[in-house]
Amino acid sequence: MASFIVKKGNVSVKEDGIRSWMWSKRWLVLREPTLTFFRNESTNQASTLIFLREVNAVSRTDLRPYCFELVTKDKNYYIACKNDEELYSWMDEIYQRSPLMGVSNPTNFVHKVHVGFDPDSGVFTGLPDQWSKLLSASAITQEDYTKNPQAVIDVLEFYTEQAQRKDDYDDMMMEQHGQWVAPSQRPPISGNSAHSSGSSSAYSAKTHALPEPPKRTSSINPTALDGYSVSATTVPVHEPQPARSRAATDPAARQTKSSQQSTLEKLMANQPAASSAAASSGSANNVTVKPKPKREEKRISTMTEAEIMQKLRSVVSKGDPTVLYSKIKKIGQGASGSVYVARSFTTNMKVAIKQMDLSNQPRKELIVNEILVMKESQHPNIVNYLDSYLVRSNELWVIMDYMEGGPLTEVIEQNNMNESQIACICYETVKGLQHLHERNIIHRDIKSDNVLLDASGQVKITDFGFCAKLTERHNKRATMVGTPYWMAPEVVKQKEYGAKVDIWSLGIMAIEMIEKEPPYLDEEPLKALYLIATNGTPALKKPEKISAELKNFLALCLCVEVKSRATATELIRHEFLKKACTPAGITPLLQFLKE
Ligand SMILES: Nc1ncnc2c1ncn2[C@@H]1O[C@H](COP(=O)(O)OP(=O)(O)OP(=O)(O)O)[C@@H](O)[C@H]1O
Repeated sequence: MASFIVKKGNVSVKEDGIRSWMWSKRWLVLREPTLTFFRNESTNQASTLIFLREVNAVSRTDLRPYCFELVTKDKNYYIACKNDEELYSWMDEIYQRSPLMGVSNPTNFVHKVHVGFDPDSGVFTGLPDQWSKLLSASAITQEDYTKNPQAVIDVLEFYTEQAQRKDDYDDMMMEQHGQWVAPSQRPPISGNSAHSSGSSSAYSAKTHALPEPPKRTSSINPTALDGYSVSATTVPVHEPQPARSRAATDPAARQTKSSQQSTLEKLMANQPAASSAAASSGSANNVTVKPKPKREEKRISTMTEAEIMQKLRSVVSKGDPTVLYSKIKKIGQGASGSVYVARSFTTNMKVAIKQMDLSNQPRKELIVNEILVMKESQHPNIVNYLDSYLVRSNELWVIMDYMEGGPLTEVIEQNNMNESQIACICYETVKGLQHLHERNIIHRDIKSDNVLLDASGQVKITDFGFCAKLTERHNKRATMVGTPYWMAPEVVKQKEYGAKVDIWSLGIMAIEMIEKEPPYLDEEPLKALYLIATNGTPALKKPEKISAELKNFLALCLCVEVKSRATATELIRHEFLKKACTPAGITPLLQFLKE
C-alpha cells in the first residue's frame, strides 16, 4: 500500500499502511470509527495519532497528560500517543467527559449518491463523506473493494440506513405516527470484477482463518452509528461519536458478548426508514448508486400512541398482579425492562415476570407485538406466555414460564458441548421454529441469547419483539432486523426474505455451540457485514473436529442460495438431529447454576 504524507496543523505525519494498522487494531476501530493511525514522519516513531473531531468540550488541559503531541485546529484535536496502552487508557475517560456524546443526527436529508468504482486503481469515486470515513475506519481493504465493490456499497448502505432507521423511528415516536418504508431490492453493479458468493457446502473446501477470540466487548452500538446518515449533497455532517458498550452504560446488563449486541438492533428494528437503493450505471468502469422508488409497507406503528395503549389494554388481563405473585428476586435486565423470578400465590409455581415502565418505552408497539405473538404461539419450544397486566396504567407486567437455566449463551460460555447436546438444542429450536413458520411468523432474531433453558434441560425460544407475520400479500419482508453476526446474507444485502432467515441464524447459533461465538465476531461491524455478504457459507475454525452429519446440517442451514436452504420441516428429519440427547442430557451443562 502506498504511503503518503499528510499535513495536519503542525504535525507532519506519514500515513503508514492505515488499513493494515486498522486490521491489527480492529477492536479499537470498533470503539471509535474515526480513529486513524499515523507514523510521525520527523521522529519516525511508531506513534498512533488520533483524530478526534469536535470533541471540543474536552479541554486541552484534560488531554495533555495523555499525549505527547497535541495540536488544535478548526476545533479538531490531533493527538499522538506514545503507545497503544496509553491510548487505550485515556480513551474511555475522555469520551465520558464529552457532553457531545450522543450528538443528534442530521434530519430531512436527501439520498443522492453517485458512486463510481474504478477497478484499475481500485478506488471508489464520489463516495459521500460519511461513507469514505466509515470505509477508512473499517477493516475492509482495497482488495475487498476490488473483489466485490457492490458488497462494499451494500454494507455501507445497510449500516447507514440502520442509523437512519433509528433516527426516523425516534422522530416518529415523538410525533406519534408513522409509516414504515422498506428499501428496494437493488440490481447488481455492472462493469467491475464483482463476483457473487458461492452458495453452500463450504466446509470441506474453505479454511478461512478466523481471528483469535475477542478480548473485548464489541458491538454495533447506537452511539457509534449516530452520525452516519448518508447524503452526498446538503447534509450537515456530524462525526460519529465514540461507541459505548451496553455493559459500560448499563451495569445491570448481562456481560455476555452477544447480549451486548442486541440492544441496537432492537432500537433500530422495524422502524420507518428513508429509502435508498443502488442501481447499475451500465458504464464499463463505474458503479452508480441511485435512489430507487420506495416500496411501502404498513405496520403496527401506524397506530397512534393512544391506539397502541388501547390495544394493549385489550390484550392484558384485568386485576392487580401484586396480589397474585410475590417477587423473589431480579434475574435479568433487558432494554425494555427488568425480569424477576416470582412465585404464584395460586399455583405456588415459580414464574418469570418481565416488568416494563411504559412511560419509558419509545417502542410500545414492539411490546404489543411480542405479547400477541407469545399469546398466539403456545408450544413446548416457545417460552410460555402466562398472563399480562397493566399496573397503575403505565407499568406492564408480562408473566411467563420461568427458565431457570437461563440463556443458551451462558451455557455455551461455561461448557464444551458435545454433538448430541448440540443436536438436542438444534432439534428443540427447530421444532419451535417449525411451529412459528407454520403460522407464517418469522422470529428474525434467533441467537443463543434468545434460546432459554429450564432446570430440566427444556429448550424454548424467547424474545418475540422482532417477529414478523407474513400475509398472502406480503409473503416476503425487507426490513433489516436482527443481530448482524447472525443475519442471513439476504438480509444484509437488503433483499426480500422469508422464514428461512431463521434457519440461517440457527446455523450460526450451531456454530456458537461448536466454537463459542458466531463467525466474524472479532471483525469490526462493517467488515463483518461485508464478510457475511461476500463469503457465503462461513467456514469453521476446525472442520475436522465435527462429524459429517453436523457439517451437512450446517451446510443446509447456512446455504446462501435461499431456495436450497432447508426449511424447518426438512431439518427436523435431518440425520444430525437423530443424534440428539434428551433434554435430561442437557442438565449437566447447567451445573454452573448451582455454583
Ligand atoms: N422467562 C424467563 N426465564 C428466565 N430468565 C429470563 C426469562 N426471560 C428473560 N430472562 C432473562 O432476563 C434477561 C433480560 O431478558 P429480556 O427479555 O428483558 O432481555 P432482552 O431481550 O435483552 O431485552 P428486551 O426484550 O427488553 O429488549 C435475559 O438475561 C434473559 O435471559
